[in-house]
Amino acid sequence: MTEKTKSREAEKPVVAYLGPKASYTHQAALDTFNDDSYTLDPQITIEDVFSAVQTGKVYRGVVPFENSTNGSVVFTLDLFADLHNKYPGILVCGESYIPVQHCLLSHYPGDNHGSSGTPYAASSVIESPLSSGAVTPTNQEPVPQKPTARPIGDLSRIRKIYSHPQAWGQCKIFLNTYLKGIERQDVSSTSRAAELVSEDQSGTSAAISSVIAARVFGLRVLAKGIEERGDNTTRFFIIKRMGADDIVKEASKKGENDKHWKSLISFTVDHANPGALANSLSVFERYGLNLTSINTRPSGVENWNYIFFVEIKGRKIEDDEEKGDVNRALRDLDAVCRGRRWLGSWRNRLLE
Ligand SMILES: O=C(O)C(=O)C[C@]1(C(=O)O)C=C[C@@H](O)C=C1
Repeated sequence: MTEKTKSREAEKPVVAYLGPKASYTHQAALDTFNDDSYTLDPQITIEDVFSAVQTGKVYRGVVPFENSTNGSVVFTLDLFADLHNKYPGILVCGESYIPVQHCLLSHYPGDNHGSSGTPYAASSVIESPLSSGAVTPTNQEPVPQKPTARPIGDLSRIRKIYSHPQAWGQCKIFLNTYLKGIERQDVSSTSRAAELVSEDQSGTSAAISSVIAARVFGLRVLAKGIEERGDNTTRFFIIKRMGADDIVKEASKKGENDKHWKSLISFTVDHANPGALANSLSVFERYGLNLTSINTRPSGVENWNYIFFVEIKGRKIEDDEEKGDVNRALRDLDAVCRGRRWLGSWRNRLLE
């Protein structure tokens, strides 16, 4: 690398994401930040991404937020809940939707250097009692669902599967059909699962991860498309630290109105007051703000008390509480809830 290239590299804004490389979060980071103009910096956990953004070490962060099949990513919600006030300046400033097609990856015994992600040919399927695709009806499930994918490699030697907890729920039918009873190990991301499995040449461990991770970590693809829904998609948030370049000051694009934006708000209520939650939600209706999602997490204060997260269509425009519907709703919310936080406004990518 020449001195000039080195200094150009050093000047690039840094974007932290849940790594290692080849995670779905990496794909989401590349969807928004091309690596010619930004340096993408893998982190071990979602909390590491929050922390790098909060301390100003990086320009932006990318974290998973929810999956269309398996729901919210609770690790991320808990960081937004921020019960210990460690991340007071974090705001969402963008989103990215990535189609998620999971694969089962492993080494084949005798592989010394992997297979560059090449799947087995369908003709070489080795049937085993666990890979027949037959599903036994039970009282609880008289008509069991069939998996959409079949293994294209022998699964009989697999003793342990690694993945991110979100992935188990997206691949339930495949796992229950072909790998029932096999030990599962949670790890920090799907690509970390592939990285770990790549270190085991015995072929007894497998990872649920992407086909890109198979290539990067030199693993075989034993099954492809093992998620139960063909439209399986994960939504990622781009996060930033509250500061001078707040999007609240960003001008609208031509033909755009506040409904092209979304905002995330968290709040707590007095659980002893029967109308508290209803009163809090009614402020959004008052200003015609469509609620697109509601989530809860434990409040950390008392058992069975919650912090609520609502996502609405609309944007906070500036720090004048009389201006704009979101600002007015936040002002009214202050009067009926215990505490609340605006967690950012960003353009709705589903409308682009
Ligand atoms: O980015 C990754 O690879 C992750 O492991 C995270 C994550 C998630 O938390 O939702 C991302 C996409 C998939 O839904 C499964 C796991």
